[in-house]
Amino acid sequence: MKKHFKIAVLPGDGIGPEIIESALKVLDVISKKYGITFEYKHGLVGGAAIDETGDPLPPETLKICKESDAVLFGAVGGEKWDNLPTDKRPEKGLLRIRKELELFANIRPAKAYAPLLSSSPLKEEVIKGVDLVVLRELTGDVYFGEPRGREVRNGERVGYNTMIYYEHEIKRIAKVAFEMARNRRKKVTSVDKANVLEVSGLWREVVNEVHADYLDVDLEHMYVDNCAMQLIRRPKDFDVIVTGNIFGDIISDEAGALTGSLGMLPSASIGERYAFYEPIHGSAPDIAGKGIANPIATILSAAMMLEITCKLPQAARDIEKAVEKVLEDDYRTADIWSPGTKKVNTAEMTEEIIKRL
Ligand SMILES: NC(=O)C1=CN([C@@H]2O[C@H](COP(=O)(O)OP(=O)(O)OC[C@H]3O[C@@H](n4cnc5c(N)ncnc54)[C@H](O)[C@@H]3O)[C@@H](O)[C@H]2O)C=CC1
Ligand SMILES: CC(C)CC(=O)C(=O)O
Ligand SMILES: [Mg+2]
Repeated sequence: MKKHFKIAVLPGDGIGPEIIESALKVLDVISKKYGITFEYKHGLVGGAAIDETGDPLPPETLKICKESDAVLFGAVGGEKWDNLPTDKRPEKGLLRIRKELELFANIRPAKAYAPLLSSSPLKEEVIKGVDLVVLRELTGDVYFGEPRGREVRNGERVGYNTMIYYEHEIKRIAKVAFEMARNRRKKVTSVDKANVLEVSGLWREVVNEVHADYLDVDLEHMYVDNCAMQLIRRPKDFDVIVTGNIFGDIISDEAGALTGSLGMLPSASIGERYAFYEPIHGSAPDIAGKGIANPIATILSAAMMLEITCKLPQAARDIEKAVEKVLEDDYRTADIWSPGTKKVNTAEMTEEIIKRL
């Protein structure tokens, strides 16, 4: 069994470096406990890379990623770079990595943690037991479609993007969804906007065709606007939600509300050759530099890395259990704090998790 792993570490901007530091501390403990070693190579990405090199994804960073067993990523973006054209912004660095590494399947699990139920703005009976996965297609859709641009037409400014999916892109993500559902509660909800979009019409057709090989799994189709509402109304009815890049981006942030905070949601992005692990949230400029960010999403992303890349499911379970225990013991970062619980900062939360590993 492989015992040594090369990990590309890309902290990025805002809270990125703070939460990545937490994940690395947790991985240190796991490495000793399970007798495995990690060789970290740090790379510049996003705004930090723009400031240093003028490019949000310098060739050296991409090289480090391609030579690694996995990539651990923080977040990118911030006000400082907000006025740059979209093609030169920090976020473009992330989109380019996803495309370059062909990370087409973005797995975003959302779970309601029992100790956070009573402080949720959502009703306890609605969210208790929520356990779903948003499976977001990550390398197609309107984020990448051509043509795209800004120009002047008939004397006024226009901006446009192209929402496009190829059949093979829909097929491969649909297969992942059905395979995943087979190991869960055997239900797939495919989310689209087939009542108005051509691209969604094709999406629905292809998902139905792939389903023919997975008739043991229930398939339902849902329009994205309805899904946004049902996700809050009856989230327990969802198991695997498969959808395109932009709908998945939005729906998965909404799923964050079910878990208590965006700071609780991890993700893994998988392709044929590479694997990439990142929290679903962004660089949180409003709290960056204060040391108060919730590190749990990134620590749980590292747990996904241990399970998927390092084939150490037990180590992943250890981390998940430590997180649950910390919450049971009432430790909370500011985003999930409620009266009567103990408010801790990023470093303290990390230490409390480590104590329980
Ligand atoms: N994967 C990435 O690198 C992503 C980058 N972005 C970028 O991040 C920047 C900020 O975007 P926003 O729309 O504000 O989204 P965001 O996800 O950074 O923040 C939204 C809200 O959630 C809070 N939050 C997020 N993560 C948290 C954590 N770990 N602990 C506690 N609170 C947390 C923030 O403080 C903020 O109030 C933008 O430049 C955006 O483009 C946004 C989403 C994903
Ligand atoms: C750069 C954005 C597409 C990042 C984002 O919002 C996400 O991946 O969830
Ligand atoms: Mg997003």
